[in-house]
Amino acid sequence: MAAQPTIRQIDGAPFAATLVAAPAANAVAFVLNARGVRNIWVTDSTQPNARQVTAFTQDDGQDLTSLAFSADGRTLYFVRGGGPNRAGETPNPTSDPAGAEEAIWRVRLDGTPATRLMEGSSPTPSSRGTSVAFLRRGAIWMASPSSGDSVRVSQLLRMRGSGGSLRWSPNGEQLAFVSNRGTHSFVGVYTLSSKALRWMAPSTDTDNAPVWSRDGSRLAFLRVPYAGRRLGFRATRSAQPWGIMVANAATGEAREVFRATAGRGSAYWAIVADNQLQWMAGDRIVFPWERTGWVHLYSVSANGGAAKELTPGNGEVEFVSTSPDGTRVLYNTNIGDIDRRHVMSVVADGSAAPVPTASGAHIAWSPVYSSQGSTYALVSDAKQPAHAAVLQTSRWNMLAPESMPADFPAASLVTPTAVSLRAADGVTSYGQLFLPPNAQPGKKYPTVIFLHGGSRRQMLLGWNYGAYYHHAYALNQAMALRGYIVLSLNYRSGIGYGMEFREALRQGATGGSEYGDVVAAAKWLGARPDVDRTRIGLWGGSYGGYLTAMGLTRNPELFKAGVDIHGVHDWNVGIQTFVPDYDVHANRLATRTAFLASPMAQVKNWRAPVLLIHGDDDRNVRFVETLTLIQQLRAQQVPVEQVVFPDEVHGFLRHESWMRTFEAAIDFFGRKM
Ligand SMILES: CSCC[C@H](NC=O)C(=O)N[C@@H](C)C(=O)O
Repeated sequence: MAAQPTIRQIDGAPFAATLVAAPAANAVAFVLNARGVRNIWVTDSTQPNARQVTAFTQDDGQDLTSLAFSADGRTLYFVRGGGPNRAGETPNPTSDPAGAEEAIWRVRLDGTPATRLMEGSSPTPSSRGTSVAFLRRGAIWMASPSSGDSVRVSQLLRMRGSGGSLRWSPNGEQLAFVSNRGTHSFVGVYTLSSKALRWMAPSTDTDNAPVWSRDGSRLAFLRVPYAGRRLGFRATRSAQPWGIMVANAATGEAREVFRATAGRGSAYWAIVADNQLQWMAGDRIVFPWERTGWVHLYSVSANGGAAKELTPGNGEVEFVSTSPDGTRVLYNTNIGDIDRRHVMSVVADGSAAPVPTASGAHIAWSPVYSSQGSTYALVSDAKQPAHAAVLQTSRWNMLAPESMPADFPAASLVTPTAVSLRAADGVTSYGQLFLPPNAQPGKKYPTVIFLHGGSRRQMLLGWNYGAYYHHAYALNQAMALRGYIVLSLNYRSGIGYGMEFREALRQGATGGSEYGDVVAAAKWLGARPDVDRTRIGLWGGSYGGYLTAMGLTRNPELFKAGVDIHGVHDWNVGIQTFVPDYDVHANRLATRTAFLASPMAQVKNWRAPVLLIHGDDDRNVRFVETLTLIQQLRAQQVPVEQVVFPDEVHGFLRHESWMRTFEAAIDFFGRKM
């Protein structure tokens, strides 16, 4: 009998992310994270096969992000390292005594080594010439690289607020940006020659997502009406409708060319794209809108008028990019295949129906056109993790096949199937069921329910496009190969199934209604002949840790053990992490509702053994959430085990952190289930 694949083998394939196309030279770049060693790979017109262009060698937890090509496509800028936490500390999960930094690097595609340029983030190369605008602690700076390795940097302008969304005008003479003031934000335009700053029709609202017209004379941006402080982790089904403004860049005068209607879609829901708005050929603006209850793309004239729906159907549009000539939009969607993602394209004026790219049981995202019109994307399926691919004769062909480890056990992995189930309140939830290979008829299997985090996430019928859930899929595979039935539950408040599912009533801190789907899943599983209902466990991270803890406090009769990774245990603490001035006394009913929807409200019921795992530099769910829970469980003599990662953040940056987490979880379930 073949040796059972280890979790290190199953989770040992590189994870591809951050696919970007250059404005010239037919160049495309992406990041491969190979067991924590992150490097940039490139393909271009000089060498069509992908090649690694950086030479990092350690699982050091220093992420590579914000890839941006120079105008000529011959130089790539990127950020190495993460941003500061509220204490100003940058992620240093190896506890490197020398510390860590967030810095902008440069690599030329001529084979010379990558070099560190300066501290900063959001490198934004000019659309002309060699200047690079960037951010440093919220301020806007400019770098003027020389032909050598030196670079001259200077702060471009001094202004209040925190800068973001840097956008060069097509002629490279102006820089648009967003100035975030906390309760509102403005769109500004800085002219390099005159050193003049002009605000675009400033208002009390939140203006963001600026995009230049193709002739550089105007700017479009989103205007979201002020709606008071948003506490998060609750449903938002409608709002004061958002709109699209078009401003004259020279005068700053602007007018509204589109406004969402009241009700469905009046609250803005973002796509994943370099710009939320796409200024296309023919002076049309493409934008996302949830008018039908699904996130679809629409097109409107920059002069106003009726919006035209481009992507009809029951499903969401998620990743969006455009063709260099501005005539086509490239996007991915789950329309027609709700638990996967496929790449489509559509003409910006809506004069023709969307066109598919490749068919098959795959998951594709981050699609881009190269400057010469080839189509690239990141692709996975049930057995093959995220990899960069090029579209050739309607098939996705891997760009860096040599990066796959020889011991990756693709053939041994199981293929999950889609399931759905109904909660006591009638709400349908969804999931993927993993059955052990060669399951024996009549045998009852131990079972675990995986609960994703977010909660605006969706687990799919294959390796996930998010790094966190790429790892989670690996553990689900490992558990199935070890003889567990695994249900990966897409509970309400997640994405992919429409606005009302995502904005489920009484979710999170307003009632924890999504927990009803966890109970329904346990009962659905318990009714299966192949499930040992006395051996059902829970595991999940963050929001999934929250639901794991809810199960172990609310229904100790249903669940035998749990693995809770950096879970939320008191919503009032969880909210305060994101809203530092959240006042628990401001609305006592809301505070009490939030507490009653938290595991800590019924922690006295907790009996089952639990493994708690947390990094102490967690910026999303504070370490204290686990400290408080452990203190209480010890007082109740509940069997609690722990794994702590000094200086690790929320989404573990080190591969070794994931491996130690998963090895501990497999061992824990093996002993407790
Ligand atoms: C107070 S709940 C925070 C949960 C957290 N959301 C955002 O940070 C979370 O679930 N994080 C990861 C796992 C995610 O966003 O998927």
